[in-house]
Amino acid sequence: MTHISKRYPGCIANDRISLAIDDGEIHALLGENGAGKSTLMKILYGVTKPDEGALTWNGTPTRIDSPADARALGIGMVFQHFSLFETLTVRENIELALGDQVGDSANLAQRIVDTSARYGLPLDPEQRVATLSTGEKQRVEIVRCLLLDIQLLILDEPTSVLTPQEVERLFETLRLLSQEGCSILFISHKLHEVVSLCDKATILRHGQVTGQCRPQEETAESIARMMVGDDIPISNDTQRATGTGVFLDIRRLSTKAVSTFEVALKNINFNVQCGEIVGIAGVAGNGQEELLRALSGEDTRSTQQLWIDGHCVDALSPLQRRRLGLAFVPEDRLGRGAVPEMDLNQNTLLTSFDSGLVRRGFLRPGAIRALTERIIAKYKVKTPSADASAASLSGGNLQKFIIGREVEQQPKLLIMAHPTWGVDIGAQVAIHNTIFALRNQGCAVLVVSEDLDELYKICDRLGAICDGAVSPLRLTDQMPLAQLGRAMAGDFDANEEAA
Ligand SMILES: Nc1ncnc2c1ncn2[C@@H]1O[C@H](COP(=O)(O)OP(=O)(O)OP(=O)(O)O)[C@@H](O)[C@H]1O
Repeated sequence: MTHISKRYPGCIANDRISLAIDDGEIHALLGENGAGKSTLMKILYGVTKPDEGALTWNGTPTRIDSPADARALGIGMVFQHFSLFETLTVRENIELALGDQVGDSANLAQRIVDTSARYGLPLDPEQRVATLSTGEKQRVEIVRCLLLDIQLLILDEPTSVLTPQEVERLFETLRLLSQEGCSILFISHKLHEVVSLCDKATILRHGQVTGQCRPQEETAESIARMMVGDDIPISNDTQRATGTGVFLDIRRLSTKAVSTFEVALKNINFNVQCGEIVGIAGVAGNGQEELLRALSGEDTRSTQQLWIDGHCVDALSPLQRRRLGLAFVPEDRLGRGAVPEMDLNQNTLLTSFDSGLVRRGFLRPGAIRALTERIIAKYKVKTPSADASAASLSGGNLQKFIIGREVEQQPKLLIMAHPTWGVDIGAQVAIHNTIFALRNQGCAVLVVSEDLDELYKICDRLGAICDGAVSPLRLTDQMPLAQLGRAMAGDFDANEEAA
């Protein structure tokens, strides 16, 4: 890629970027949120058209006008958010996505079995996607690329949805692919993974290339410095605290699964106290979504099981729960955390209208804008203005905006799913410090996440969710990683002894 530029209203996402990848090279693309990584990858995969610049593929000047063009050349991409139909089987999904490019469809099932076995990504072609774990869904996306005699595989933050074991398995596959001559372009915010996997790294900042390095000759810290400069602290201290009284009390919470895609919650009992951070670990799809919906008030089927500040809230709507001091950062930032086509002012209003933004039934545009601009400045959300649509923000910047909007309401109970998912290292520290500050003011914080590093760093007590049941919680410093791992697999016995 030579001198690639892409402008959006109010920003230059890619500013004369040049990037070369050799055969079989595992190349990391690094940079803070909004640096332009996804835009560059979308240009390479034919999703977005560049304003300027040239592309050379195997020595020949090339144009890529669509993902089908990219696939025909041998470029595959695994996006952060999977594009699979849950009700279809693995084979049907692959057939649908590849269209004419699928080749001989009569023996597709056998080719899926062969390819997945060869790369250590076992899959049953006739299994319905809805019954797969997140790691297995990712396998479908990768195998779909590998069926097409791929020469370059692009992965956008592939490990944020995987367990540590799945990450290791994915890396083995990627190393094997690289030995066979397939190049890999890897976007990640997890620098220790980059150090362990990648041959080369290119660092972007404000849409430009600001450096290149060989990660194996660097440390996670030195790469972080290249990304964020010297002005931002890149490590923060872990500060543990003890709660001062129960604020959220979950008593024997059980729900029935209404569809085969849901997990029933099974007799969940734990509390979150004022002035502490409780973490719930777990592999995606073990009831996290169902638990979060029951807590937020989107699902009000339970009875006499949820108590906030001494009030039974089972019958209360999300708004009524918010009025008791709840703030909520959901898992899905585009759709539930924010409305993509609304601008940031409107998205602020969605959950903050009780913060003086409405008077006698009339909106106060000046107050709404002032609060939105305060969130943008304080949480360093990179956007041209408060009038930008939520959809135009990069993933990490939208996450910062949503967290800022919720935290600025000064909640008494903050429930967050994956607080720093896709957030760059500088912003991670800022978000963690914000959570610590809220906790130190007495807020009860519940974090549901798959990121174990993060949970160990910020939580005062920890437990795990498996198949709709939550293990007894333990003080973080008394919960060895192996034990948390066992609890994530449903073995709660060791935790029980201590509880
Ligand atoms: N469709 C769009 N319309 C307007 N602006 C956009 C659009 N897509 C991206 N941008 C802007 O381009 C810049 C680069 O965004 P991009 O998504 O490439 O960043 P990124 O490095 O991938 O960030 P992250 O790590 O948060 O995913 C951001 O400022 C973003 O707001």
